[in-house]
Amino acid sequence: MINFIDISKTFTMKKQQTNALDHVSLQVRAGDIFGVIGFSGAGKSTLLRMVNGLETPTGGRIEVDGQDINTLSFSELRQVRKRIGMIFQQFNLLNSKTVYDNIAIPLRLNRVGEKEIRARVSELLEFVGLSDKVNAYPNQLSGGQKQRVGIARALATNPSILLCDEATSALDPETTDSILRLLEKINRELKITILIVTHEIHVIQRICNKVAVMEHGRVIEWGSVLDVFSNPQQEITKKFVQTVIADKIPDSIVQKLQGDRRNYKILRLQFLGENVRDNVLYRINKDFDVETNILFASVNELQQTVLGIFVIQVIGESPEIERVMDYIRNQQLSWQEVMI
Ligand SMILES: Nc1ncnc2c1ncn2[C@@H]1O[C@H](COP(=O)(O)OP(=O)(O)OP(=O)(O)O)[C@@H](O)[C@H]1O
Repeated sequence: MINFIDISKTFTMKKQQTNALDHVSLQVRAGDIFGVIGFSGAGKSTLLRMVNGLETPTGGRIEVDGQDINTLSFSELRQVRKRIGMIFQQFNLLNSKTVYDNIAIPLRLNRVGEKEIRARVSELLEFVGLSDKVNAYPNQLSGGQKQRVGIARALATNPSILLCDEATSALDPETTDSILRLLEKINRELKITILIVTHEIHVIQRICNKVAVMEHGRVIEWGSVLDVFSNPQQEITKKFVQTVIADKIPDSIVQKLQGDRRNYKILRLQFLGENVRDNVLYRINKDFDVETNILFASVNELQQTVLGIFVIQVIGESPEIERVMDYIRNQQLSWQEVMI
């Protein structure tokens, strides 16, 4: 649906060049809620703005539904933009216009008749849960309500793609959650593909099915949220993921272990969904002559799949611990020995 093919973008300001994007290739499929995460300056907004032609690449090309965005005439680009809505961190509403007029803007630009506009605005306000605010002005609304107006305006022309540029970064956690639920509803009920850029990993964890991690203008890792979160490869991805999926042994326990003179190994076991049929921890205790001690455990839900992480201390004679490790190797789970 959206195909970024080897995209580069260099900005030149006062003879100084910034490589905002460096050979980025990504595919967003119809139905995805695709999240792009990275620190400030990674190039996320520049990438997003390529989709509706607000930025043009200095190298590579971008296709939306098979059409190369940068070869379109002005009127063709206008047609494509009708199919792409966009929402922003600072909402970008016109403060001198009412909620009704803000939502009507794209419809008026497309010369829709006033009667049809009235029906469409009322339908959109009902969808975003703001029917009672039709005559309010933006400065009479909370941040979450302003973003709902921004969303209604973005949906006015019945787009098939919604671009979200840090859409929840200015909101408190509870309001963020309600906006994320609304975005999920938009994806599910209106079948709209969503591309989100954010620096907040919980936004990705909460609603995305795909994720790309950006650093210094490059995509350093991308794939399904389940794959990337359960097995992050790059250091920066690990850092992001660790903030929502804790897997570190607490310091106080590490200190205690350092004083433990018994023979032991520490193993990190990761269970994903229904993959593991054996009750592994039970079997280790029952079938082997070792003692186990759970040092740390966390259970997280990702994409309706459960990801469980257990860090265990296995205490016993070395050959018996080796037998435990052989047993674990034969299970469908990812594991590793942890050194402290
Ligand atoms: N119009 C512009 N002119 C010059 N440099 C720009 C322009 N837009 C972006 N940049 C530079 O390109 C780089 C990437 O910026 P971009 O806004 O895409 O990053 P980002 O990951 O979205 O960060 P943030 O979350 O802070 O917006 C930055 O170094 C930025 O200063």
